[in-house]
Amino acid sequence: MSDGGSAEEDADVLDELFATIESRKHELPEGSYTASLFTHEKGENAVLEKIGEESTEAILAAKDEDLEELTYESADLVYHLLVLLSMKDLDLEDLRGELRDRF
Ligand SMILES: N=c1c2ncn([C@@H]3O[C@H](COP(=O)(O)OP(=O)(O)OP(=O)(O)O)[C@@H](O)[C@H]3O)c2ncn1[C@@H]1O[C@H](COP(=O)(O)O)[C@@H](O)[C@H]1O
Repeated sequence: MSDGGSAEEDADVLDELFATIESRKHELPEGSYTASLFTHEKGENAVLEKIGEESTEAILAAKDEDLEELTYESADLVYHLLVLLSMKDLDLEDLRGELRDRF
């Protein structure tokens, strides 16, 4: 179904996204949605609420067999989950390590 980049580019996109999130966390640029999550501009628990919302939206898309919507909501979910990891000073290596340990 994927019509994206190469497998190598797809692996890198998570690293690139996480590096962007970390940079927003440290630099807090004006107009950045990511920065607004770190400054709690949208409320103390905004990122947690978003994870809940996006999970529900992904579930509904799956129930409707709407694969395009499922992919879109999953991307929203992964992005917000990575923001949460960064907020808690965890990173992709922690996530990869946990997944690797399960093999
Ligand atoms: N991947 C994402 C990403 N996925 C989702 N979102 C934002 O998450 C929000 C999703 O919320 P909703 O779907 O409920 O949409 P909404 O109603 O507009 O949201 P609210 O304004 O109500 O919070 C939207 O504002 C999206 O723009 C993201 N915002 C940023 N990124 C990545 O982060 C990078 C940096 O973004 P900035 O921090 O905005 O510069 C971008 O280049 C992207 O790569």
